[in-house]
Amino acid sequence: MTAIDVTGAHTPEAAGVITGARERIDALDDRIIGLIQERTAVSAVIQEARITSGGRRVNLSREMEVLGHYRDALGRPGTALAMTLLELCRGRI
Ligand SMILES: O=C(O)C(=O)C[C@]1(C(=O)O)C=C[C@@H](O)C=C1
Repeated sequence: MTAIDVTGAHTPEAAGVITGARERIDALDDRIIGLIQERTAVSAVIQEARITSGGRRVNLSREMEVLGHYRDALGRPGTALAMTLLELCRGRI
């Protein structure tokens, strides 16, 4: 397959732009995944501390704050993203 086929572009110039931008996206996605893994580890510390102290894993009022933070920054899809992040960090409830 040529670069044009792979990118869906119709000119070599556009294929070059797309290929370069896709490399940047792949690098950004690697960083995002790393940040999510870091967030999961920090969240686990909080949950452990709360459970060890006799509390519950989940704290719904804090989750509302997290959801609001993402919604304010990213709009409605931000809420869905935050819900997915919370599920990654504390499992399904
Ligand atoms: O902030 C907390 O109290 C957490 O436990 C962290 C966290 C989160 O990952 O943001 C995870 C579970 C709770 O239900 C609320 C928030």
